[in-house]
Amino acid sequence: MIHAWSVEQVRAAEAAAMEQVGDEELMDRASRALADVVAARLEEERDERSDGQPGEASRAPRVVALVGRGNNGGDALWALAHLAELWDGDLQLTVVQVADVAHPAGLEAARQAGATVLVASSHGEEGEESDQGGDSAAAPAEQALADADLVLDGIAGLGSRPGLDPATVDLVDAIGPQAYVVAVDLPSGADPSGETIPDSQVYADETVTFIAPKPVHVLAGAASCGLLTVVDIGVELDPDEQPVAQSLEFDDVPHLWPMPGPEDDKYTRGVLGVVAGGQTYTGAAVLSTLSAVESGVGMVRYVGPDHAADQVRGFVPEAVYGTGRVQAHVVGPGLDVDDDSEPGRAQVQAARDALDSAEPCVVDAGALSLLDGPRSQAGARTLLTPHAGELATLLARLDGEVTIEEVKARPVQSARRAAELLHATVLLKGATTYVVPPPRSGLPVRAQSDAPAWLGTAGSGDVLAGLCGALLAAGLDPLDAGSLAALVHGVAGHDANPHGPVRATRVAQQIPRTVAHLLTRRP
Ligand SMILES: NC(=O)C1=CN([C@@H]2O[C@H](COP(=O)(O)OP(=O)(O)OC[C@H]3O[C@@H](n4cnc5c(N)ncnc54)[C@H](OP(=O)(O)O)[C@@H]3O)[C@@H](O)[C@H]2O)[C@@H](O)CC1
Ligand SMILES: Nc1ncnc2c1ncn2[C@@H]1O[C@H](COP(=O)(O)OP(=O)(O)O)[C@@H](O)[C@H]1O
Ligand SMILES: [K+]
Repeated sequence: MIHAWSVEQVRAAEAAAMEQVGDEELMDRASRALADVVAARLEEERDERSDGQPGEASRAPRVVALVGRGNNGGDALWALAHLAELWDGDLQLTVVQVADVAHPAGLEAARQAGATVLVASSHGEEGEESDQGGDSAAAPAEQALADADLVLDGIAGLGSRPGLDPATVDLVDAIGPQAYVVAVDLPSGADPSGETIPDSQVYADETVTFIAPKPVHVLAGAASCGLLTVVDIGVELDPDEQPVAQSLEFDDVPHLWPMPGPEDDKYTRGVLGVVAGGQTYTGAAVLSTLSAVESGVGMVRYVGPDHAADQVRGFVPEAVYGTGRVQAHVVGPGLDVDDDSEPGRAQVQAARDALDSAEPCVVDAGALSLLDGPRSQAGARTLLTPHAGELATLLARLDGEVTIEEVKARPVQSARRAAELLHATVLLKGATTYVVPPPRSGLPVRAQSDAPAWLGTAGSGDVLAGLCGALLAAGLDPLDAGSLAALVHGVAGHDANPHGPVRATRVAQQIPRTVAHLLTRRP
């Protein structure tokens, strides 16, 4: 499990360490660790080039550091100086200063190491020399970025405001497609708290962070970090503090996935009620039921009108038909709450009955509109599974005007607000899927970014709902069930057809093999 600590927790740990060893020592450790990573990546790149084109390997690698005014820029500057010591050959080093000033000692060290310093600050007039003696030139800076083999992003770190100014966006856009972008601590312009998604920011191939992951690395921002490398700089976090965000890793699956034992039978393993589909949407009924069965639930009791039940019978013969004793429900995939026909009204009533029960519920799609407040049985475990549009509609109804754009820009806050209003865990679907428990639980937010974009296909959410339901029926709490389901769903989406399109049915059918692989793989 990746545990992420808040900016405040990390700053407090840093402050305590600084009192003991001083800030220069901490920056020295951070920048040396960063230089080690950069050297390793350049070496890998050199080996690849020498395989491809003879003679190319000897060309001096071009490394450009984008440097802001704070300590993040200081790390990048010192890393260039250390890199020059480490590297056994020629290097072409360039500093592109995006602010009018940069960490003075770091700038001097980079210069001593042979770096060319270009000032592309919007504060200075073009053609002017900076106070610190660099050449002011946007065009040479953009050229250096276009030609770079590796770019170090040291514009801003923990002190980053979400978003980049237009002049900085132009520089970031100038980075050539061949460049390997290493973000120092976090991609600049990302929100360190992981709460919001800004209009503009750096997208990195790798992020080298210090001490511990921060929320940006697992929440809104995870998709911009690339490979996450955490380096130890000898700063300890307060052992009494708890992480504020988490992300499951493959190694967590064997600890969380419900394993049947010799004493188990279909009832003890968990029976899931599925209230899904109607006259209009029968596919959602089939997919959510299929997915629950493929996920290894003890049994599924499907509830729906005859037409949908016939489809379920045809495609998923393992399911039984009608209400009965269950350990959890999936309510809502393909549910049409406006269907005024007799079977339609009966289906909505079945959904309301499940929501009024004390059993854990996955509340998906159509059933989200049946919730006006917390479920009537206090404490009943509830996992809502909206996508951004559904969450916007839900919040607009319960809490005043909210748009889908606002939900997409502030995913964690939006999910947290719904979790608070409905006393439920909210799983917000997307490229990063957030699982946000009710604030009063004190539990951390989880987020999973395991899914390929190919998974954004009709019916994929119905498969996720069935998977969540199977895990709730087996006794997992909504936070574990939602995050584990999101991980397995994403990996199954990849495994079903690596690097290519997938249909939802194949994702569901892939679940057993993906789970077996995750349960037996060596770390
Ligand atoms: N403390 C320690 O012991 C250690 C700290 N370490 C390192 O220090 C980093 C934190 O450094 P920090 O506190 O100086 O803040 P930092 O992130 O450099 O930004 C500050 C300035 O940037 C600017 N700025 C902000 N947002 C911006 C944006 N979107 N786009 C452009 N500019 C933006 C803003 O200036 P403004 O524009 O507001 O004048 C602000 O003043 C941390 O991430 C780690 O790398 C390591 O060495 C380990 C030891
Ligand atoms: N760009 C993306 N990258 C990865 N996963 C995605 C992306 N877009 C959507 N998904 C996933 O696909 C599923 C879509 O669910 P949903 O929108 O409810 O579809 P449907 O209602 O058709 O079943 C969710 O699990 C979501 O996380
Ligand atoms: K950065």
